[in-house]
Amino acid sequence: MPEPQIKICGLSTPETIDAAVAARATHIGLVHYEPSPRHVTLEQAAALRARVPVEVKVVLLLVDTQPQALVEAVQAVRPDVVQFHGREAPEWLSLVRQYSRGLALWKAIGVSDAGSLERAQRYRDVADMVLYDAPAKKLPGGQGLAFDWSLLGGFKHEMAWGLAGGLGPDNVADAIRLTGAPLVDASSGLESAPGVKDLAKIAAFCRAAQGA
Ligand SMILES: O=C(O)c1ccccc1NCC(=O)[C@H](O)[C@H](O)COP(=O)(O)O
Repeated sequence: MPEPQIKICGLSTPETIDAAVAARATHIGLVHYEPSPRHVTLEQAAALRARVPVEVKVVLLLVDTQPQALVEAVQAVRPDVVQFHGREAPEWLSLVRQYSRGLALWKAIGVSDAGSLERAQRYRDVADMVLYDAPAKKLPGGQGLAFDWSLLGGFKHEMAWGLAGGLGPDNVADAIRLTGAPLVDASSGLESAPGVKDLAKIAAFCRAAQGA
């Protein structure tokens, strides 16, 4: 199996960006969502984005953003990918797609049962990837909660997908072996306190995923 892609999400300092790049993460996530402890302003996101080498992709996380705010965010940060992490409908992504050539679009899906995976396929023609995550509770993402990975067993994916939710250095290798995930994503499992990433945990997570 090829090495999985690795997204380290919710980075907010130059040091943590550098640690993720040094550990060979393939994607870096910047959360622009005020209620999150990982929220970065557009100004901060643009400065962090400028630090990321071209071979590492920058993913900007947005939640149920209005059209004008979306345009402003994309113009300010110039991400490679926008990850929609709210209740955005396929029709909304389809509209965004028409006006955003060259920008990849991901949709996060909260998985509560097998039906969640079936419903996710509605994004097949409008998103470049779906990211399966635990269902939203207090926050839409970054909750440190895993869903039942066995739901992915034998599922016929019609589109590119990734696995998120409660992953960390100690369980990511098992998660990859059990689900065959081509991309793994972690945030709160790599923190010493909410919103404070731990450099050693970033490195350990990447090593464990690369060795799975
Ligand atoms: O990380 C956040 O605070 C966040 C807030 C609002 C929407 C999305 C958010 N994160 C999205 C991610 O892609 C996380 O990496 C993903 O939900 C997994 O988080 P975790 O379970 O903490 O590893």
